[in-house]
Amino acid sequence: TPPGPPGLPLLGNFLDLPKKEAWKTYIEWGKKYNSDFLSMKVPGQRFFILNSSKVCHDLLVKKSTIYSDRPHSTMLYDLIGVGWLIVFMKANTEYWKIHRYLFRKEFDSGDSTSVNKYHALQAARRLIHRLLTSKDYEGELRLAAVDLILSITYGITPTSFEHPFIQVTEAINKIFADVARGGYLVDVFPFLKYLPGWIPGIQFQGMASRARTYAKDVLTGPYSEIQDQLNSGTALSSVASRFFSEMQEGNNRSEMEKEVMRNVLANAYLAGSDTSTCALYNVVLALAIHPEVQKRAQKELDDVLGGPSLPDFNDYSRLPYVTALVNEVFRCYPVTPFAVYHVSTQDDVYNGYEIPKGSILIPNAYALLHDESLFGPNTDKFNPDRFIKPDGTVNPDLSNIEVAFGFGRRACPGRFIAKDTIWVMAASILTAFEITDPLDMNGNKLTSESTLEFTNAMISFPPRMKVTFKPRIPESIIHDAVKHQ
Ligand code: HEM
Repeated sequence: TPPGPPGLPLLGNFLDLPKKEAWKTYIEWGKKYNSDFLSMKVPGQRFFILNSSKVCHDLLVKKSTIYSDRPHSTMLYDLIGVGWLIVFMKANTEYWKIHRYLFRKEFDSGDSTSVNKYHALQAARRLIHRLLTSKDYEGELRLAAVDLILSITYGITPTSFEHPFIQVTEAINKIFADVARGGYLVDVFPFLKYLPGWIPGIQFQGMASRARTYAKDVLTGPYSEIQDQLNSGTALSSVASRFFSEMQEGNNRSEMEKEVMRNVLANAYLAGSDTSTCALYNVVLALAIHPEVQKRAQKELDDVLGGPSLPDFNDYSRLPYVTALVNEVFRCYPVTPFAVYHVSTQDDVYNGYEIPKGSILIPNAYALLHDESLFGPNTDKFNPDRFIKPDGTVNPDLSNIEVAFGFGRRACPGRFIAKDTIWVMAASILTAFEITDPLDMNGNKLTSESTLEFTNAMISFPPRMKVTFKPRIPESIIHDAVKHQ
């Protein structure tokens, strides 16, 4: 086996599992054991840590036929019954492939790309409009992420979290988070089931049955709303409305296609809302603690827009610094520092080391995104210039940034939507506001030198903070932009 911390006879490395920003500890282990490929063991399960671009590429990309599965969760599959969650589907099955295929086809090809961009732009404008008066910028960013996904998928543009579809999806999201914190660990570490005091089964059963009801509502709820809208001619163009109107025009779809479509729509919310929210928090954090970066992006926007107006996708190619800034947010503060764990489906040998079938592979995306051989010096510093070539354009050679969205066959199918959305939201916020006076929750000033601790979770959130959004263009421009929607 490859090197790694020695661990204890019975518990293995269970006590070595880092409690804070685990990706940083794994980088330290890599240095200590002088290897980019490490192993850990807890009873019943072997883990491999992949600390470099080479080892991630060799296994997750080149050998993706055998390294694309997920940890099987009895909790999620058998008790909650959410076999329709793409992110946890068994790899290489027809069912998984057809979901990914339909996702790409409906969300990310032909007309859908321009419709998605239209919705992203409108959601960005609704966001800056709310930020003019709101006291809760975090709530507004979260609503913007949800607004974006619901408008793209169903043409629903919620004005608050009270929308019934949001309520039920947030409820299910919370249960998934609880499962991830507690119950899900039981699946990953089966021996925990035998430790006394572990999550009481009764509580879990109740949670599972609630989750099953919510899951059904999430899948079927918006359907009737869309049908009504189509019948009354009020439906906005969306993935769902296009699918249904084609059916109404006589383009029959099989029951299977309908089921997959329903699943894909619900998956977009569940996979896209927390991730996009987190990325938006990171944008605001980066701008707040790097005022010089903020000023430079604003100057670029002011020069390109040539007067008080709002940016849109037509300005994209003339705003390389804004693009570099968004790339740098994805690099410096990765939303998913470990992507999502992959699992192997066959015994394999790598560099002489045996990797048994069923091993969990932890791709340390954070380590790759902070690797100086890939991104230049001082990767712990936030510096959009690393993405800018001497001629001022965006450097396409730093394509490793894609690992912020995962690896191989499992790579995030929503990444194009995510990148467009975060870009247009960042550009809109920068144009409309100066973000100032960042304070931590104890009221201490935050600067680029402050130590920031991100949450130790699959989706790693930045520390909470307070900031001020000061309008920098006439408010009437923002009012007009949403009035004409
Ligand atoms: C900042 C935003 C986002 C980030 C950082 C992100 C990141 C990721 C990562 C790391 C994975 C796992 C890749 C792997 O296993 O190697 C993933 C999977 C997935 N993402 Fe995203 N994502 C984002 C936004 C979205 C959005 C907006 C959608 C939908 C519209 C989406 C849909 C999905 C789905 C369905 C999967 C499961 C794919 C599979 O397991 O086959 N994501 N994402």
